[in-house]
Amino acid sequence: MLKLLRMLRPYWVLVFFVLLFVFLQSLSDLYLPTLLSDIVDKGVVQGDNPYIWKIGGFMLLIALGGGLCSIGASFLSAKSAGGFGRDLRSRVFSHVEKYSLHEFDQIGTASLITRTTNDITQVQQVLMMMMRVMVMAPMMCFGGIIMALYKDATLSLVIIAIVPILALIIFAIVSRGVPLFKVMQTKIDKLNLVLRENLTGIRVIRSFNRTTHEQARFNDANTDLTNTSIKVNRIMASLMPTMMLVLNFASLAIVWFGGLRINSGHMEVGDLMAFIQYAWQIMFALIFASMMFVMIPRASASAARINEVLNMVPDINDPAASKAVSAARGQIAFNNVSFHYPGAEIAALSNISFQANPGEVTAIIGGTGSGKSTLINLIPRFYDVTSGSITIGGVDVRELTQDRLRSMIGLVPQKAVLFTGTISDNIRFGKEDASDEEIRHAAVIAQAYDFVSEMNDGFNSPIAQGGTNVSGGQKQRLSIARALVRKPDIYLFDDSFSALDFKTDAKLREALRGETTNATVLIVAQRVSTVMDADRIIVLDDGQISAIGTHKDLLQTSTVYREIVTSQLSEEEIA
Ligand SMILES: Nc1ncnc2c1ncn2[C@@H]1O[C@H](COP(=O)(O)OP(=O)(O)OP(=O)(O)O)[C@@H](O)[C@H]1O
Repeated sequence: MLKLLRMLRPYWVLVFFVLLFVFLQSLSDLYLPTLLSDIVDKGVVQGDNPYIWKIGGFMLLIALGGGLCSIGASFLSAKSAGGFGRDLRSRVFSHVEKYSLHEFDQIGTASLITRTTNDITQVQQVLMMMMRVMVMAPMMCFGGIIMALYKDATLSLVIIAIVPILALIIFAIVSRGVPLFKVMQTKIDKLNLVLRENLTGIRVIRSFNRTTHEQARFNDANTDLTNTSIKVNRIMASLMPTMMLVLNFASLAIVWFGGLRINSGHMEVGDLMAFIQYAWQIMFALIFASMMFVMIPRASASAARINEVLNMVPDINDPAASKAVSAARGQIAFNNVSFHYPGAEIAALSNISFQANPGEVTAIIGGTGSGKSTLINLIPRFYDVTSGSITIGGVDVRELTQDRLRSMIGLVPQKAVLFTGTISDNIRFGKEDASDEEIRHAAVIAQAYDFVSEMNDGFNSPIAQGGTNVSGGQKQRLSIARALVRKPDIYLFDDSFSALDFKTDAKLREALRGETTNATVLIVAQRVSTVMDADRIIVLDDGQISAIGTHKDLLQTSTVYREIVTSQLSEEEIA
């Protein structure tokens, strides 16, 4: 947690004033009981009205000053803790943006969301409280003890007897409650995970009539969290009444012994009244300090979770400087590449070697799970190869900065992803400064122009969250347009034509041919009709290259390819 607190540095002026205000407020709180005792002993007992008015007015001024300091401290502590929370959230966010897919898999999206929101809020709240309590509690406690000793040293023995009892009670309760706070954070993670899966998978859940099942799953996670939270609150709730009981007993003892001391002439009434107030201030300082003991470990658990995110070093890093790419900028070469997913025993790809040249279309075909998407994901370095190398224009992709590497690539992922905004915003995602004409042109090539222009607002029509207001095929075409507008050296189409009908698929590939004459095109597909015109077809089987060649060659040489072809095309089509 201390590590995170360093982020308070920009707010040191605010923090200084918070501490100063709390200090002044504590002074006023400590001074008031003494004034009260003066009013009683010198004003009320002796019937000196002007004295009562004078000291009473002074007390009001002190109380007002203390109140203003308290407001100032609350305002400034909220401001600095709020700023700290904002800075920390953006730091976590920008760090997570550097993660490779491996780190995302490791922590999990739901947990990353909880850590960026709930965990940071926990730390922020504790910080706000800590700034006040860390000055107030010791001042009130030690100041209260000094004042109590000053008022009546003998009677202070009552306080000395009570404090260890209070400390014991606090320790007993807090040590039972704190571990449960840590458990609560993981249960919040779980609830977020279920909620997220439910909200994103709502269509599937409804269509498979799994609403009741999912509701039960949510209820389980919810009840689990509630039970832990009730348990922890039950433990913590016993703190206050127990403390109050002890406090009231302490007051009783003080009044009893104080009464005896007044009778024997060792103490005055006003001093006893002030003494009781100091005793309460001491005990409340202890209660506040104990609250901190509860909140700090809880916030430390959150801080540890945040630090885990911040300390996670992305697997994929940039070299100090990007190497220059040779003339054949788009040329991709796989040199004996093998790849294991982290933690997986079996290789997803083994000994892959091939070359894809600019101006050519290289297609990759193979059964599901044969490693096609994995192969594509290695090119923009979503993952790094386990052995071998991938070069672009003769340079190992690991020797290029990720920015440089990805600026050469137009990727159309298997699952089309659109963002909230307009259609043109979504296409412009591929090239920020694209003109309207470039956007229109990309849409024409991607076979999206017709359906876009039929929409009410054309290119300014809105795209809903997750692109739910366009069809699967339309989504694919918009994400193809997004890649096209970039005019990259390399196009990676990862099964991007699967949601298109045969006619649109053919028209799109025809239009693409004119657009990508100088680019290297890699097309992953399941359909033979999508790949049969390619200059080179790579047949993947179980993570290995089973054959490479043109459609004609492969029909002769590759049984795997022939099987795929015969399962999809008629005899006449093959001929
Ligand atoms: N993130 C991951 N972690 C671990 N294993 C993975 C991961 N992604 C894929 N795999 C495994 O790697 C293998 C290849 O998967 P890949 O997605 O590349 O296949 P694919 O040929 O693209 O399949 P499809 O045509 O069904 O999309 C599969 O066995 C899969 O289970």
